[in-house]
Amino acid sequence: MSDFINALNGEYHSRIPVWFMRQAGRYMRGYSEFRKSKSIKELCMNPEIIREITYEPVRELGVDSAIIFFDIMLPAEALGFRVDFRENHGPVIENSIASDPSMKKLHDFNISDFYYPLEASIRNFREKHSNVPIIGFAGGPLTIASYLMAGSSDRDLLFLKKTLGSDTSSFRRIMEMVTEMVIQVSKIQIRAGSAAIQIFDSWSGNLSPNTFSQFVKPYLDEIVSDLSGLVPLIYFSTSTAGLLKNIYDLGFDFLSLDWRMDLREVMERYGTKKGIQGNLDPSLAERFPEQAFKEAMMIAKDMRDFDRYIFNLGHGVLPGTDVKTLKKIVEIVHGVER
Ligand SMILES: Cc1c2[nH]c(c1CCC(=O)O)Cc1[nH]c(c(CCC(=O)O)c1C)Cc1[nH]c(c(CCC(=O)O)c1C)Cc1[nH]c(c(C)c1CCC(=O)O)C2
Repeated sequence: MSDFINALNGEYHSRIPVWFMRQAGRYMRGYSEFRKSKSIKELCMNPEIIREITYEPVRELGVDSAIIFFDIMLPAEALGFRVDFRENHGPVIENSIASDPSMKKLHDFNISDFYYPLEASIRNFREKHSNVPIIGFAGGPLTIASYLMAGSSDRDLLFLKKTLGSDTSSFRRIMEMVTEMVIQVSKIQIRAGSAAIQIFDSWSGNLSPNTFSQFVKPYLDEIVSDLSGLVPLIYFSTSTAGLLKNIYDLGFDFLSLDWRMDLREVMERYGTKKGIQGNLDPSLAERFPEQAFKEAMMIAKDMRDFDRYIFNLGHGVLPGTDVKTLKKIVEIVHGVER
């Protein structure tokens, strides 16, 4: 059994497993070649290209798991939103709530409107790389909703916070639609053989504990109650040191934490009933490799006696990161005696 699978199951394994969020894409040569002639959406329509992009970091870096190349925003097209990606800008939603508050053209997630070959792509990957675990993923309802409401990146959640207060029923309607979409898209990936599902709730840390409990937790609870027990569930968030009690109380099997926390301290304070993933600062890997190597060694040594631990970054790989840096980080982490 693979070190990654054993860690997910809390079973002994000889090396600390490692993979990187956003490992597929941008800084990788093969991915960049594909992007010279195809958009992200075109790439996400081709199972063979998806397989190549997904496998490239596994081959080049020696990581212990793949993550399917897809994007958290694409399923929102099956809610009636028009999603596109602007070069070096990220997702753009033409008929966002900000531009069309009526929500008249929106509807519940309809699987027949979800035309990306996500299930076929995961099955294709598993047929060709049966020894490599693959992670499926979806966005957190809050993070996805922040884009659908504002129309593009809204990391301070200003438009979302305004809607939350001034039009609570619309906020709840969007969160309900997105939550059902997240559950359905996760089930597609589980059916295809994903070893785990990671929920990327990147921007939830911009909320107060009260707002998180009242307006985000109920939807995450619904996802957990629907998916729990099918495969291990990982909850990723950033800037959530102040929300740690709230996210620990969610029913996820693993928490993926950012670099602003000491993982050993988290474990000692909250116990070992949940797995931990993280948490090297991605800007060190991108700009200061020597510091990244030292920090990676410290994190890995701190956590090596904990079976339910997976090494990762504290957020996704940044575009300017050198492949050689990540390859060395994998070697460092794999070299730590357990
Ligand atoms: C917020 C978010 C998005 N997408 C995602 C998140 C959560 C993780 C995080 O916070 O970084 C998740 C995601 N998006 C993508 C993956 C595939 C797997 C991987 O990259 O390892 C994953 C796991 C493809 C993609 N999705 C996108 C790219 C960039 C591709 C390109 O511009 O060529 C990739 C590889 C475009 C995208 N998609 C999104 C943004 C903000 C952007 C542009 C800025 C950025 O790249 O971070 C929305």
